[in-house]
Amino acid sequence: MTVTRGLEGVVATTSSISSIIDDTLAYVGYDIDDLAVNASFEEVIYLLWHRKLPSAVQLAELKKQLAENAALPQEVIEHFKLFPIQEVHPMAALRTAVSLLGIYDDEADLMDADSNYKKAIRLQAKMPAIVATFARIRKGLEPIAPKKDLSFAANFLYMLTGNEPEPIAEEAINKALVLHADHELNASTFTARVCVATLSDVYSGVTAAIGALKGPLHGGANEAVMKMLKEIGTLENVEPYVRGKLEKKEKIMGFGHRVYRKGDPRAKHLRDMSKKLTELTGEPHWYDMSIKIESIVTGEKNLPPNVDFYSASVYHSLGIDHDLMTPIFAVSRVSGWLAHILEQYENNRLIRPRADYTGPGMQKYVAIEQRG
Ligand SMILES: CC(=O)SCCNC(=O)CCNC(=O)[C@H](O)C(C)(C)COP(=O)(O)OP(=O)(O)OC[C@H]1O[C@@H](n2cnc3c(N)ncnc32)[C@H](O)[C@@H]1OP(=O)(O)O
Ligand SMILES: O=C([O-])CC(=O)C(=O)O
Repeated sequence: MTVTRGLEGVVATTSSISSIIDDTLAYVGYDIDDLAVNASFEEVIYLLWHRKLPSAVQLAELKKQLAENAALPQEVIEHFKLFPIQEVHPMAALRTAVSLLGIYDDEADLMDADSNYKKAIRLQAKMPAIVATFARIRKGLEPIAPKKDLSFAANFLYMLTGNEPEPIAEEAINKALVLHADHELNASTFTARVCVATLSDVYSGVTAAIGALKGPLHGGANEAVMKMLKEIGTLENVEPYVRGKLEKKEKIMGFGHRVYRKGDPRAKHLRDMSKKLTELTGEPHWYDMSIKIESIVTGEKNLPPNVDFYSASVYHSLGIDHDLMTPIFAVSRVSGWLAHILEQYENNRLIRPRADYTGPGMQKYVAIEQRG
């Protein structure tokens, strides 16, 4: 048996959702650079789920369905009040809340395509409310119901803060959601597909995916980047901090990627946004420090920044709590998870690879009183 550690380079499925070819990312053939500048997140959801951009009527219908399904069931809100809310990480709360939504959805186990699509709408629609409601309850604030006339991005910020966002904040969140929506067979998407390939339900697939995204080698890296920026503290500290870490062979969060070699095409959009927003908030040092970190890590290790690196200073500049950064990633990536889950159901086969056994050879059972 040949083992490929971490399944690097292994092609495990066909998919018509997103592609990474020669360091170019495309959703259904649309270059991410094009979508980042022009598309709304709602259009991207439609694109990933239907493999085509929506007409005006189709987009209006999707927005209506998302708006109608955006509020959380009261039962889920009540559960938040039972959590040890000051200690729990929002990713753990999100994972649990999605699982709870499955419990309160009496169609959770219906497996026909129409029911699964409707569940995808319900789940996508509710993700911002989960994150915002959790964030408010832990601050002792009342949850805010979504508004039907706001965009997906604006509604999220509205439910989080209680204020309709400035256009620049809405634009930044929309762009971040577009950039994070899908990424071929990344770890969390693969997890979702493995889960539902047993013909388990949509909620189980997304719950499993959230668990995979939470780790710092994957979606958890954006929060870890902000922690590092705070630890470094000043521009002068960047050089000794980063070189010290590299000498000790420690990883610099937000750098490197399993697939991209020359660079992550999403990073430049987030870099530009970071520059703009940190200047606006009067905290340009976060951007300046990030640029300096990038120049050292790229120079020393030839490792370019990934999507998580500049998203940290972008979200910080929008006043978002640092531990909500990975949940925002999930609010976006759930669109990709759901697209892959629906695609998996369409042409399903159980995903079950093999392991090359490295333990002891065959042994005889020894009664407990005779064991050394
Ligand atoms: C949305 C996303 O999931 S994007 C990724 C987010 N994760 C991070 O930013 C965490 C930091 N980055 C990493 O840990 C890695 O680059 C990963 C997990 C993203 C990709 O990992 P892999 O393809 O498995 O590469 P692997 O971890 O084996 O690293 C290969 C080599 O590059 C080095 N390397 C990789 N990433 C980094 C990094 N961020 N900082 C320093 N060195 C690094 C490793 O130490 C290793 O060096 P070695 O060959 O001398 O031992
Ligand atoms: O694809 C990966 O390995 C990680 C990921 O999700 C991304 O970069 O968006």
